[in-house]
Amino acid sequence: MYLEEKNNNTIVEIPRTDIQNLENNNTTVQQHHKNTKVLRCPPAEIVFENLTYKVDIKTKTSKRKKLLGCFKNYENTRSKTILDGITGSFKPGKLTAIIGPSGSGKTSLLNLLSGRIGSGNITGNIWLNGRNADNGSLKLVSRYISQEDVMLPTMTVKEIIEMAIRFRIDKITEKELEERLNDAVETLELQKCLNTQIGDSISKGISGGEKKRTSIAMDMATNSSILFLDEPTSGLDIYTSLLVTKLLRSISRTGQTVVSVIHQPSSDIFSLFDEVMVLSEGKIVYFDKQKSMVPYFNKIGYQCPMYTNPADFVFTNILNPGFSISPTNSLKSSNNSINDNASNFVNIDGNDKSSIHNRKNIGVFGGNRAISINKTQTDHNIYGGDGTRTKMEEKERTTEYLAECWKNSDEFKKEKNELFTLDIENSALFFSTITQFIPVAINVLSTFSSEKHVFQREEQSGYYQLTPYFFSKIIVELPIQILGPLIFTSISFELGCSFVITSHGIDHSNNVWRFFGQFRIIDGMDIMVTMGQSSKIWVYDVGNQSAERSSN
Ligand SMILES: Nc1ncnc2c1ncn2[C@@H]1O[C@H](COP(=O)(O)OP(=O)(O)OP(=O)(O)O)[C@@H](O)[C@H]1O
Repeated sequence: MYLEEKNNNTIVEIPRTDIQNLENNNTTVQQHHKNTKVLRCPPAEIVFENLTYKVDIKTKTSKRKKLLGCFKNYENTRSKTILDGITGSFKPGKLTAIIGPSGSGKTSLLNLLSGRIGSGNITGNIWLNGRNADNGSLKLVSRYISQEDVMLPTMTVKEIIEMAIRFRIDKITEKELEERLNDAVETLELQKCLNTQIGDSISKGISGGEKKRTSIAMDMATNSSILFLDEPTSGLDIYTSLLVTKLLRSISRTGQTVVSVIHQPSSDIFSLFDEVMVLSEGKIVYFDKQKSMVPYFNKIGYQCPMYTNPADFVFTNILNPGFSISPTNSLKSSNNSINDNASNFVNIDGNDKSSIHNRKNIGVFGGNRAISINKTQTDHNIYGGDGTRTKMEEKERTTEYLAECWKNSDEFKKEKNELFTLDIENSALFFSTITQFIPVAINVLSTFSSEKHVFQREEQSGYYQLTPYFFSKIIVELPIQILGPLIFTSISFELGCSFVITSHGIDHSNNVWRFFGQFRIIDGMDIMVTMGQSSKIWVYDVGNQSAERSSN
């Protein structure tokens, strides 16, 4: 039997067979990596020196001044230091943990090192294998797995991994695609759920652990030199957390640099890390081998009791609210000094020193790719992919249109004696325009906002850029937004007219065509206005963030 500590400090037993399985899995993973035909990325060491990150924060003062009868609050701007002159390096083949209290700057450090921060005041140096790195090159060599698993819920595990490969690797052959897919799926043990949908809160799909592993597989399948993960075990049970960490360890053994922010690791999980960085208030408290952490803290006066989880000890006994970084307890990072590592730098691409900037330009991941993602999403959301996935949404849309058709034709019937007099025609137009405008507007607006997070993740991962995504989105959405109202107006008008013609024998053909033409023009304008408005909101919101990031 094996004793394991849970987050709530109760001790639970994990059967020995499970641990054995994990250990066997780990061996299989490493063996699998040795046998794999998929090309691995060259190793990359990332070094940062005196890295400081500050942001301006607006604060409202309590002072209020009466201006023209109204009180006005004054805003002050103050600078907040998030990372305070930190120095260190992450090495290939090593699994490093970043731990620290909430707000200590862990996520900000990962964001900076993966090229995702373009705003704020950043000073210091970042090197990749000895060469100065900008945001573009950092994005190019690294993958970032965020805390939230943001994926399209209607896609299956297989589809989403395939999509990640196609988006990130140019001109990939079907054979290589299959090899990469199989490699990632076998390594992360996703065979059982390969054809299961990701799912969301409404339609249940794969489990939380499988979601996390799929997220890792998406990035693993495309190979990177550096893998950053933000709390990959949060929300997972102890068994799956251990499995995920073991997988990360074995990925690092293939030569990748793996850095993970980790929250309340159990002692077993903690022992899997090679190195540990302890952050507090944006400063490094400790950065060295995991095994040397307890002896180091013992030496400076913090005795870790036997049988206590070292990570818990650091949190509860050292990084408590009374802790402040003084010269005696600050920074243990001897093995990470820049000079020690300078001689070990390897060029990331083997020989071509400029290639880090000349390799595939993330900025020109083209429109076709963006179209294909929208097409995939549209296929799944509108047509239901295999015809069964989004039944609820399809039913809801169809019912909505049919109900409106019935409502409209009913209005015509009520006014049958005066139909096509100017007033009735205008009110029918007004009524139909409103009933059309609202569903189209809600539909378009909700499509953009629901996809925002998926877009942000994929754009940041370098799948594509805002402009091609946006235009392809419009191209894909437009026919659907036109087709629905077209069917609606045709049915409702036909029902209303044929009723009047058959009951009164009046030929209104001229009016019918005029009315129909006006109807279509107004519908078209509705769609354009709605698309225009929603795109303005979307581009303003998302575009600003992405422009900020890329401006650096
Ligand atoms: N752009 C920003 N503007 C203002 N404050 C920011 C910004 N980015 C980060 N911060 C602040 O900097 C601090 C560090 O944030 P960060 O997300 O890096 O912490 P963390 O250690 O990852 O925390 P947690 O463990 O809770 O995720 C926090 O106090 C946060 O509010």
